[in-house]
Amino acid sequence: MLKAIILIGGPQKGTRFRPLSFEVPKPLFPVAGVPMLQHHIEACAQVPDMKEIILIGFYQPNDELNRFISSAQQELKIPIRYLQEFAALGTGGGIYHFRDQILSGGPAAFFLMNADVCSEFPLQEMLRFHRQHGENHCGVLLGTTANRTQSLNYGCIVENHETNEVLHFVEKPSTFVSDIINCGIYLFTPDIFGHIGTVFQRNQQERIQFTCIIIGQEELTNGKQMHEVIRLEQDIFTTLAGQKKLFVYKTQHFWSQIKSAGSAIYASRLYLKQYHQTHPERLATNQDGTPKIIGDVYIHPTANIDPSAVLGPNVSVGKGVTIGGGVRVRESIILHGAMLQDHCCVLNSIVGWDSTVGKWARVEGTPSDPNPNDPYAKIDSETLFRDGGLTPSITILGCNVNIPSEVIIRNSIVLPHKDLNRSFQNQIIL
Ligand SMILES: Nc1nc2c(ncn2[C@@H]2O[C@H](COP(=O)(O)OP(=O)(O)O[C@H]3O[C@H](CO)[C@@H](O)[C@H](O)[C@@H]3O)[C@@H](O)[C@H]2O)c(=O)[nH]1
Repeated sequence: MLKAIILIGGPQKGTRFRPLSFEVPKPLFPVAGVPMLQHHIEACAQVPDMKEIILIGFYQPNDELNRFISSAQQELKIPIRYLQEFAALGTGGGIYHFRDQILSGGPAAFFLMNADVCSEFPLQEMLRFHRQHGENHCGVLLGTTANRTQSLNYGCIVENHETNEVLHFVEKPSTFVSDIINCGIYLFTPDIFGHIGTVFQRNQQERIQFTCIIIGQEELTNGKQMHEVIRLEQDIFTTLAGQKKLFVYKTQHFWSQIKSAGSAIYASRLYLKQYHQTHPERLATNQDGTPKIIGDVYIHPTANIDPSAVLGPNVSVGKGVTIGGGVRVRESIILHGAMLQDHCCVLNSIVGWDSTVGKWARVEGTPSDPNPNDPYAKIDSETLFRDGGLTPSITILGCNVNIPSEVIIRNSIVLPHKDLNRSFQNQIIL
């Protein structure tokens, strides 16, 4: 029997996703028309003998999360639970804290996934690879190739080319280590908890010494949390590398992080392309009396779109969106309840929930796609500011923003509930 765990983080995470993460927890942000997490869950539900999916995070349980869990359970017919950490315990601390629940029922192995990645999730291939490598190891890491410069932003893996054993693991090194990077998708046997337990015990010992030095209630509380934090990458993988305990399965298929709003548009494009194989029913088609569709487009069935609008490629239109006559939308995500009035143009942008773009207005951003001429390029984790200015990036309208008619909003981030009265470019509008 198998289980899957998804690390969904919490409210302090996802800061590069603001202002969109103000409205919805980042793992529920729609990518290619469905919440980011649903892609993970659909892949898990395809694996034979998968008994349960557990989400671990430090969000307070909330209505949106509960609604998502109950609808995904019903749709995919698989039990899904949310377990809340009392604080951010790190990528290894959370699973160790809930190890009894993960191991209940005796799974032979479990998948662990970061929520903020998009992938084809080759879980069944990982399982086959794990079985081919015998009983004695405790984990398979999914790896992919990055170019030398970009590899520094990820966990880097040095492998034995013949056996695929992980010989070294360095998290975000400062100089080049390897072009194989960690995708944040793993398959572990229950033995992994023995190794996390050793780190946990060591940290507890250090805590006892620490509390002998610092006496005071506040420090003790912080100290307690600090000593329960375990980072899978730095604390566990680095130690287990070179001990025949970890192997790397390299995928040739798509994979990307989803850290910023720009990367959500890129991830949408990758998932929309995948829908041709997995969910063709989610892709809009050209028919009489419907808008013109170019390339891959998702339209929620409740959206109301004028037949003279032109959408695509890479457009996702959410629930209850209204799109008027002559509107052009390309490389964008239009979130639920938004209204695009006649003849407006939206390019490389995210239009927030219930926002309005006025007639003949233009909302435009600059894409931050990986270099198409470099087969190993990954999306850059853009810094918000460069040389004292806002880095040109996709335009984001927060929820309930009002863009008047006939203005241009370019490369800007507009915070929620703003009523703009003129054109803006390269600005964060607070
Ligand atoms: N439950 C929980 N989740 C957490 C915590 N800390 C992080 N996470 C979740 O774990 C994932 C990774 O979090 P980060 O700490 O932001 O790491 P990263 O910079 O994305 O790097 C990780 O992912 C890369 C691939 O995307 C890897 O290359 C790298 O080695 C590392 O695993 C995210 O989904 C995040 O929500 C925590 O304390 N608790």
